[in-house]
Amino acid sequence: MAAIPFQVEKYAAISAVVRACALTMSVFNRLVKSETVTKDDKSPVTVADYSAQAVVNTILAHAFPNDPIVGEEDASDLRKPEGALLRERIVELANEALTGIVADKENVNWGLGKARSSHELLDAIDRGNYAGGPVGRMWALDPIDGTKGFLRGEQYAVCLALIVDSIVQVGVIGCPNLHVDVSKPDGERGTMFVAVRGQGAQQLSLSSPYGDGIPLRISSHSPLSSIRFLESVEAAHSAHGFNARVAAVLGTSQSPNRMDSQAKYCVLSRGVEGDVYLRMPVPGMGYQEKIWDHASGALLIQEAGGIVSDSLGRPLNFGSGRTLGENFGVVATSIDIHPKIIHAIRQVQDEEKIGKF
Ligand SMILES: Nc1ncnc2c1ncn2[C@@H]1O[C@H](COP(=O)(O)O)[C@@H](O)[C@H]1OP(=O)(O)O
Ligand SMILES: [Mg+2]
Ligand SMILES: [Mg+2]
Ligand SMILES: [Mg+2]
Repeated sequence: MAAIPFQVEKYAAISAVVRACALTMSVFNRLVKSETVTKDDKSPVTVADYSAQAVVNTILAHAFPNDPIVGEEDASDLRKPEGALLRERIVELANEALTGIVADKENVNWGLGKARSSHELLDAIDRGNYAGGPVGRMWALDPIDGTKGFLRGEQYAVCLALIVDSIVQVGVIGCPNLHVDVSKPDGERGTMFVAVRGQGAQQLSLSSPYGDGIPLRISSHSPLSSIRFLESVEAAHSAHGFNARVAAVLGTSQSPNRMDSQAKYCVLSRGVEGDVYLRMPVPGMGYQEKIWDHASGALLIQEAGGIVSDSLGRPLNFGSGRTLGENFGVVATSIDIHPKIIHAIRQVQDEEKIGKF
């Protein structure tokens, strides 16, 4: 019998994401102020981001020693003398996650069960330094996507994707604070989203992350007057005003559903909590989107029957380095709504040019 493509990669990614999610949840309840620092770009990073990256990269290095990793964090601040306290805490947390008992898929060995030295774990974090590029295999990792949401106790996600020759082949997203049942927003939390190119997309729970799961299908048709936008909570991350103008052009009366992180792609893929994820650059910020913020989510949407492009309708290029430097904005939605969104974006841009806003 022919092997199922990317099955080992899928199980390794699930195992890594489940452990990283458990780690972040346990840190949240115990996090103290000194365990959060501000990076040069003014964004926060916590002991949970660093230790989750150490755990995922340790598992990937064992399972696929030749695969490079594009990960968000790096250990340079932790190697400085003033990083000693943070470093000790990260080593402790990462080892708890690597040696703790979590149900894995049978008959696999991800090199778990033994504690690593501080040196090994900092090196594991720095395995994420790969520059990316168009050719070959690489993993893209965001150990905590939506760190601000994590700190607020709201949505965040652990996101891992395998990219081969610029194409995302496997995408796994764990959302510890996302409700499992769309009809019960206050019910059980802890969801897992898994997509493999050509094999569909499923939702599972963090407590039972293997098996068939629930097949995901993006909402296929909503009248334009009732479509609901998904957008960032943080106004500095995506242009809320622009989205509102696109919504006005389309004539929708729904208020946007705001949440942090790639949880937006996840809820979009379940087809009920939103119809379009629109992320336009905030003018003047000069920010370039990172591949680890979109790789898993983009595959999830495609495998759930939707489409992901930039605001000009071009495919996202995951092979141009650590950023989506060739793209402008992100639009994820169903195939039937997509052209209408791209058209409305152009209309708002044209109106901006002639000074209507
Ligand atoms: N100025 C910025 N513009 C757009 N995205 C940003 C900016 N600064 C950080 N991000 C990243 O945007 C993503 C969050 O988007 P959202 O607000 O939609 O949840 C995160 O990956 C966040 O990084 P991080 O992974 O550190 O949280
Ligand atoms: Mg960050
Ligand atoms: Mg992050
Ligand atoms: Mg992120």
